[in-house]
Amino acid sequence: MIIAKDIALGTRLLPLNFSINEGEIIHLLGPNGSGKSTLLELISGLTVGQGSVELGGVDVRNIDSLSLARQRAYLSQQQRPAFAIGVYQYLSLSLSAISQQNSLTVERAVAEVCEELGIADKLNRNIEQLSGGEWQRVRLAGICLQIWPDINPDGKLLILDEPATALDIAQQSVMYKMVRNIADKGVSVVMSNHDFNRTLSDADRVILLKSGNIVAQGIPGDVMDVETLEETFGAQLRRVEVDGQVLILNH
Ligand SMILES: Nc1ncnc2c1ncn2[C@@H]1O[C@H](COP(=O)(O)OP(=O)(O)OP(=O)(O)O)[C@@H](O)[C@H]1O
Repeated sequence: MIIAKDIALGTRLLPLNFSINEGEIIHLLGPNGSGKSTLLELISGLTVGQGSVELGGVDVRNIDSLSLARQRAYLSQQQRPAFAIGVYQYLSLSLSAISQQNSLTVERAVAEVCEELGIADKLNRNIEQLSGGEWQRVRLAGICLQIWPDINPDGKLLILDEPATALDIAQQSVMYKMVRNIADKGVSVVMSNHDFNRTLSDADRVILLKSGNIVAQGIPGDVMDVETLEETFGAQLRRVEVDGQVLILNH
């Protein structure tokens, strides 16, 4: 379980409390500048603010960097690499913290993740020769492998900052399926998102943020009513039902 107690960072994020259960997927929703990335950075332990974040009962500030790398993986918002490297070598970097030495098991995990994310045919490419969406899928593969439970039993938490960025609609589906797959293996997931309907269909819980505050949190279908979303985003929205499924649309 992950417990955040009174975490805050100056005026960017006001004191917040929440917890994430094993295998649970939490989406952070909120307008630009509402504090989603700040919250994710604090949970990752890479930025130090006020309050505390506990991972498996231990404050992340008291976990050494190697152990932290084994327990949680953090995908920041999309960045282009500053260096040229092959895709396979890039993925190997993600595996460097893992103590599992059985190369066959590792190879099987790499093959499974790359197959699922549709990058198995890109392993010999240089990362500079990938499209934006292909690069994002390689980053996702690396971050999932870092805490993939089959090869890293210490993996507990996956933190994703707008993982759908640059992905086409089919690849977004693949990404959400991958996130559910890793959560089903017991990893907790917290991710920022801008797609209301994906949060309705794919999140177990949602945290709605505005100006560094939690506006609401709970089961998406309970919390994401049109009035609350309109108030949070300052947009005109409407709720429709298609084949029994609720959708939130922009006017
Ligand atoms: N390095 C920084 N130093 C100071 N303020 C910052 C910094 N980065 C972001 N901010 C401010 O902190 C607030 C929260 O930003 P944050 O990036 O967490 O928002 P966000 O919800 O992730 O936004 P977006 O949807 O645009 O990615 C914003 O007001 C932003 O201007």
